[in-house]
Amino acid sequence: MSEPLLTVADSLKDRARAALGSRNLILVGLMGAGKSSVGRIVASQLGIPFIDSDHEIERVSRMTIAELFAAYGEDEFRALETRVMKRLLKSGPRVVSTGGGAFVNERTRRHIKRGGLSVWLKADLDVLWERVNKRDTRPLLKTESPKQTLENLMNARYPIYAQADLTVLSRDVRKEIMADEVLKAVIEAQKENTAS
Ligand SMILES: Nc1ncnc2c1ncn2[C@@H]1O[C@H](COP(=O)(O)OP(=O)(O)OP(=O)(O)O)[C@@H](O)[C@H]1O
Ligand SMILES: O=C(O)C1=C[C@@H](O)[C@@H](O)[C@H](O)C1
Ligand SMILES: [Mg+2]
Repeated sequence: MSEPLLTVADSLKDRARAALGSRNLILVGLMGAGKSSVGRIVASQLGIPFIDSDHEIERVSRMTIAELFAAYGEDEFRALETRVMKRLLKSGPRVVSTGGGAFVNERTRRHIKRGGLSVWLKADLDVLWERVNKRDTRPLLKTESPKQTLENLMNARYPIYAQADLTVLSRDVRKEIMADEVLKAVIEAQKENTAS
């Protein structure tokens, strides 16, 4: 009997899973880039656990991110984020979607760099703004001019996100397509690694 044919989608998942090995896949980028929603799909495609660091912080603190910022301020939030990320990245493979500021914090970035393969979901201002202006749950955007604040964050943070191992452009296409692009980037990175 002949072997069943692998579909293109199966081979993409399988090749990305093999390329990742026991490393974690960590999604970084600005608010609205799609880290949480795309990360969840990527994890399900790879058949490995998915964890969102913002959700994990809310779970352990039993507070929302907005409540944490209001009660303790951003510095305490960052300290908690560093501890949570360190713990989440201790073993793998997992897909870990980070909060928008995680990779910007030097200590957290060090844990991410040690903990696996980082992917920057890079989006332009209009794409991000369209997505984030629908909800007012993000404390850093509670300003007089949230779109300008978002642009300032882009200018400050993009050079830092650029230190991620891989970059995938986050566009207005279906989340499943974005997830496939992340899988392809993981495969490409492995090819380049073995070629060099
Ligand atoms: N490719 C996409 N196409 C359309 N909508 C998207 C896409 N990716 C994400 N979204 C939507 O944009 C919003 C923000 O996405 P998501 O929460 O995944 O971003 P995030 O990077 O995790 O942001 P944060 O840093 O605030 O957690 C959500 O409503 C999500 O459904
Ligand atoms: O960009 C940021 O600094 C943040 C993004 C969110 O995911 C949350 O982690 C929090 O609102 C801070
Ligand atoms: Mg998120």
